[in-house]
Amino acid sequence: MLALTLGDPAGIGPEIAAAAHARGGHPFVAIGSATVLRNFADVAVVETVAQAREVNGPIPVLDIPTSVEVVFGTPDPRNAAGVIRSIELGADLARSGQVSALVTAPISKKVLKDGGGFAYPGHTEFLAHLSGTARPVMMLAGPDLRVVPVTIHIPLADVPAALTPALLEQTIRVTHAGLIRDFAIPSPRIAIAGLNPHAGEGGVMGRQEIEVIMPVLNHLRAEGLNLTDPLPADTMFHAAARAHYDVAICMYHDQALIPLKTLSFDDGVNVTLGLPFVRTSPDHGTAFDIAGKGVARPDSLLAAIAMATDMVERRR
Ligand SMILES: NC(=O)C1=CN([C@@H]2O[C@H](COP(=O)(O)OP(=O)(O)OC[C@H]3O[C@@H](n4cnc5c(N)ncnc54)[C@H](O)[C@@H]3O)[C@@H](O)[C@H]2O)C=CC1
Ligand SMILES: NCC(=O)COP(=O)(O)O
Repeated sequence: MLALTLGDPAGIGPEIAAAAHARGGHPFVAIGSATVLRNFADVAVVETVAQAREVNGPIPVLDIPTSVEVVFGTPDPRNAAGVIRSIELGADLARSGQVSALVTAPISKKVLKDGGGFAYPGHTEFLAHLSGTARPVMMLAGPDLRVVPVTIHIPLADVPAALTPALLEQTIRVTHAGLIRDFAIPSPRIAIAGLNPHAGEGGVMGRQEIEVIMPVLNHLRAEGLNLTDPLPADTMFHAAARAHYDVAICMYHDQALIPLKTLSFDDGVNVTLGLPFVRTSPDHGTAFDIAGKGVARPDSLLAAIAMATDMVERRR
């Protein structure tokens, strides 16, 4: 049984969780507000995962009531503490092996910061903190592409300084190990994006490729990793180019997520590599603009549940 945190109660997390449950598939225990989830499905409040396993029909929920009533589409920072608590509980259950994996529905980082003092850019770093993981890696995966942003939720202006050899090396190592362990790719082919236009064009359009990226690649190649040179990012995502690699290591958030979401918005999955437990998530956000209207697609969440299930199987 998986654990599924419901995310921001005013977002689409609860309704896509209900839709995913209705489709069948791998069982999960929801963590979040039973009252909110009841808008979309029959629920059974449980106290333990063992009780959840006995529930047949309704969605079993480890109830974390909201502090104030929820208006779909209008997030309320006063409900932030409960959202944070749901992620902490999910991480505890996954770490202790009571659930096989953690799947998380979307949160609004700003709402959690405003209302709960949340000090993390997202689940990725929070779960790393909770599990004592030094270097979590965010990977987004769809049927046609996997991407990893080396720097994640930081301002674009801060990217060059944050892009250190140590961060790049650790990100590549964690990705390489994750593809072997969790995706059954014995010798991952890893494409590396440049930071600058034309991957710097020999240094005339930026020098990070020469001074930061290439030394790391040379070092890791000596250990046998299969890595490209820094590639111009504008020409590495078309279909023929994608056929040459299993994952693209990208230097910043949008360089990675734009191609992934363009190709696979409905079935892309966000997975955290490097944690001691399996964690996946849909690739989309809280979608406050459509929350509660019955139009949110559960496909990406279903893909996240399926990917978590496959990863758990591969770790056995
Ligand atoms: N894993 C997580 O917790 C994530 C959280 N977020 C958060 O979500 C919030 C909103 O982010 P946005 O950039 O607006 O992205 P978004 O993904 O929430 O919405 C972008 C557009 O896609 C639509 N959309 C999203 N999911 C959909 C679905 N399942 N079915 C149908 N349409 C869907 C929305 O209606 C909207 O028009 C932000 O606070 C962001 O931080 C964003 C991405 C991931
Ligand atoms: N843009 C991806 C995203 O916001 C997901 O972040 P996380 O909450 O999974 O760390």
